[in-house]
Amino acid sequence: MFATKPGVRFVRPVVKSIGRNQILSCRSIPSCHYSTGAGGQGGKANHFLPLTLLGVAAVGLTYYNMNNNTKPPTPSIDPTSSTIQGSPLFPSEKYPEAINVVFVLGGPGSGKGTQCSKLVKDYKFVHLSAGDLLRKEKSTPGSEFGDLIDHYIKEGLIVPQEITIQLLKNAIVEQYDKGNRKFLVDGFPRKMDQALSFEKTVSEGKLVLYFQCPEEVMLQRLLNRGKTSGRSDDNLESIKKRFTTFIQTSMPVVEYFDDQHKVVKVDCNEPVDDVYNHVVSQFKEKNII
Ligand SMILES: Nc1ncnc2c1ncn2[C@@H]1O[C@H](COP(=O)(O)OP(=O)(O)O)[C@@H](O)[C@H]1O
Ligand SMILES: O=c1ccn([C@@H]2O[C@H](COP(=O)(O)OP(=O)(O)O)[C@@H](O)[C@H]2O)c(=O)[nH]1
Repeated sequence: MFATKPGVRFVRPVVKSIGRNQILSCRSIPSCHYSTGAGGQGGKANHFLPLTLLGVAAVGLTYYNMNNNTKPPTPSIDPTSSTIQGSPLFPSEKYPEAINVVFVLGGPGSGKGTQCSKLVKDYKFVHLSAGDLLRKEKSTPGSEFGDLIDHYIKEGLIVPQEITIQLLKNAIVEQYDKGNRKFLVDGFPRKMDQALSFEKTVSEGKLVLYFQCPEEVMLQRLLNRGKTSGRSDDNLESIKKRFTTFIQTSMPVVEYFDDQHKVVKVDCNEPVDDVYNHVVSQFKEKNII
C-alpha cells in the first residue's frame, strides 16, 4: 500500500500532511514541490523525492514490524548511507543572518535538559529538545507518525532523521522569525546521518556541549525521573536499550565533532550548580556567551 507508481506526479511530499497543524509541513523549505515522470514540472528541484521514499519506506516497515512482533523496525534503506540533500537554510537569501547552534549531547539522564534550562534563563538561548519535539508530535491528534515515534522512543531507537530534522527546522524558523538567533539543540544529533544532514540543510553547529556521565549515575537519575515524568521510556527495559543506542550510535557523533575540536566535555556527576559553573566557564572560553 505504500508503493509509488512510476510517473505519478507528486504535488506534496508525504511529510506535509503530518499532524493537525502540519508541523512537519515543508512550508519553510524552498523547492519543496516536485514532480516525476511525464507531466512533471520540468526543471523543478526534486529534493523531496529521496526523502519521501525513505520516509515512506521507514513508515511502511515500522508498521509491518509493529504488527509482526518478531523483530525491531529497521528501515529498508540504511539511513547512515543517505543524507538529505540541500544547502544550509541559515544563512541564505531567505534567512540572511547566520544562527548560532550549540548541540547538547550526553547519555540519557546526563542532565542535558536541566543545564539547558539554566542557560535559557541566564543567557536567553532558545532551547530545542529533539526528544520534546518528537513527544509533542507524537501526541498531536492526527499525526500520521505518532505510532512510529512512540515505537522508536519506547525501543530507545533513533527516529528516522527526516522527521526530527523537519521538526527542528520548523521550530528554528519560527524562532528566527521572532528575532532569535541562539539555539541549544538538546539531544541531537544522535546519529551520524542526522549530524551530516542538519549541517548540510539547516546550519553548522558551532560547538558541542557533551556531558560525560557514568551509566550507573544516569540509571539512578532516570529511574527517579520515571516516578514522575510519565515518559514511556523511563523504565529499566527502555533505559537499557537507550544506553546501548547511545554507545553504539551516538558516541560516534561526539567523536566526529571532537575530531573537529568542537566538543567541550563537562563532568555531569556533580551538583547541578557546579556542573552549570563548568558549562558557563567553558562557554565563555569559547566565546559562546
Ligand atoms: N547534576 C545533577 N545531579 C543530580 N541530579 C541531576 C543532575 N542533573 C540532572 N539531574 C536530574 O536527573 C534527571 C535527568 O536530568 P535531565 O536534565 O532530564 O537529563 P537529560 O535531559 O540528559 O535526559 C532529572 O530528574 C534531573 O532533575
Ligand atoms: O534526535 C533524536 C532525539 C531523540 N530521539 C528519541 O527520543 C528519545 C528521548 O530523547 P530525549 O533527548 O528526550 O531523552 P534522553 O534519552 O536524553 O533522556 C530517544 O531515546 C530517541 O528514541 C530521536 O529519535 N532522535
